[in-house]
Amino acid sequence: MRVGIVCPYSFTYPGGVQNHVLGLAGWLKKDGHEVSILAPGQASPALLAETGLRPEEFTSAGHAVPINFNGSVARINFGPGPAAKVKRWLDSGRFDVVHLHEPIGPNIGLMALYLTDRPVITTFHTAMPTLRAIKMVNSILPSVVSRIDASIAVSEAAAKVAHEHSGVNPVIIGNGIHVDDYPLEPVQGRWRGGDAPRLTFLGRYDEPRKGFEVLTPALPLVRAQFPDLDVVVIGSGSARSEQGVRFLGGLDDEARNYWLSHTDVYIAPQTGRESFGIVLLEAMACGAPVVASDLPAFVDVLSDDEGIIGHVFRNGNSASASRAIVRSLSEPRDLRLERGRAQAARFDWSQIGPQIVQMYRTARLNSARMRLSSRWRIPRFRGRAAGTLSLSRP
Ligand SMILES: Nc1nc2c(ncn2[C@@H]2O[C@H](COP(=O)(O)OP(=O)(O)O[C@H]3O[C@H](CO)[C@@H](O)[C@H](O)[C@@H]3O)[C@@H](O)[C@H]2O)c(=O)[nH]1
Repeated sequence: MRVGIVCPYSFTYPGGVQNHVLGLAGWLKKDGHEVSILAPGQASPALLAETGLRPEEFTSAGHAVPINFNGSVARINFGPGPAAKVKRWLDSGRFDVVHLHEPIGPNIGLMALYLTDRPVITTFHTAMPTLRAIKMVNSILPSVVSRIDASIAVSEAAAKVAHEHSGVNPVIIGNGIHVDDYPLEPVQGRWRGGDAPRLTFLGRYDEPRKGFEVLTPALPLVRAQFPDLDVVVIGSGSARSEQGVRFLGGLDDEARNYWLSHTDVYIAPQTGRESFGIVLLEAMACGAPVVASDLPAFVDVLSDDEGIIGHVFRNGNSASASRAIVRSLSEPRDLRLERGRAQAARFDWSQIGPQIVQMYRTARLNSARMRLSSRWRIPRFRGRAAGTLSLSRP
C-alpha cells in the first residue's frame, strides 16, 4: 500500500506523537509498504536513517508556531501556505490510504482531511477535558468529520475525547515501540544505579502536567529512608538547580536508555492529559521498576493479567508518591524485570503494526462502500465496531 502519514506537530522537536509516527513509518516500510510523512519543521536525516527512512520520505509542511495546548506547547501550522503544501503532497502522493494523526483544531491534519479524496484513517492521541470550541467547529463542519473512514485512539481516554469532539467511535490501538532498541541489563549488586539507589524522571519538567513539582516535595521523605538516593532528570527545560538532583538536559535515545536501564525507580508523576504513557513502556522495556501516578491511561499500560506492574500513587499527592517510591526501593530489584519487559513487548511494532494495517484495509473498504452508496443511493451503514463513524455521511 502507498501510505501517506500526516503529523501536525513539528519534527524539529521530539515528542510522543512524532516518535509514534516515525516508528509506524519505519515498520510499514519493513512490512513492504511505501510511506511518506508530512509534518511541520524538519526531520534530521540521521533520525530518519535510524528509522529506516530516506530523506525524501519526509516532506516538510513549513515552519511551525508554538501555541499553548492541552497543558503543553504544541508546535503546529495552519493557513494558505501550509494548505498549498498539503495539497501538493496529496496530489503527488497518490496514496491508497491517508493516515492523519490528531486532526483536531487548526492543523495540517484537519486541512488534509478537508483536501483529500483518498480513504482516510485518523489516530487520536489527546486526553483532555472536552473543548467546546472544537466540538462546535466539528458540528459546523460535519461533512469534514464524515470524511473519516476509520479511526483509532491510543487509549480509552483518547477514545472518549475523540468521541466527544467528533462523534467517532475509535478502535483502541496503543502506541508502539521497538522493544529490541531498549537494553535489558542483568541486575548486578544491590542497586542498578551502582553504589546508591537511583531514581529517574524523564520528560519536559517545566510543563506542570509532567508532575515534576509533585516529585520534589516527595524526595526528602524518600531520603529519610534512603539518604544516598541519586536523582536524575532527563529532558529539556529551563536551567534549574535543585539540591541533590542532577539535571542532564535533553539526551539522545541511546543515553536516555542507558539511564533507564541503570535506574532503581522510574518515576512518572504526570498529573493528567496523558493519553497513553509511552515513557512507561520504555522504562519497563529497560527493566526499570515503575512508580506512577494513578492516571487511567497509566494504570492500563501497567496492567497485565496479574495486576499492576510496579506501584501507583494518588495523582498529585507527594506523600503518596514518596510511600510508593520507598515500597518500590524496598523490594528486590529484579522482581518485575521480566514482567515489565513482557508487557512492553505487547506493544512492540510487530504487534501494533499489523493491527494498524488491518485498520487501513477497513478504511479502504468503508471508503469504497461510501462511494458505491453515494453512486447508487444505497442506504448507508457505518459499523461502530469497525472503528468508524457513528454518524452516516450527509
Ligand atoms: N531521547 C530523549 N527522548 C525524550 C526526551 N524527553 C522526552 N523524550 C521521549 O519523547 C517521547 C514522548 O515523551 P512524553 O513527553 O512522555 O510524551 P508527550 O510528548 O507528552 O506525548 C503524548 O503523546 C504520547 C503518544 O501518544 C503519549 O504516550 C503521552 O502520554 C502523551 O499524551 C518518549 O518517547 C520519551 O522517551 C529526551 O530528553 N531525550
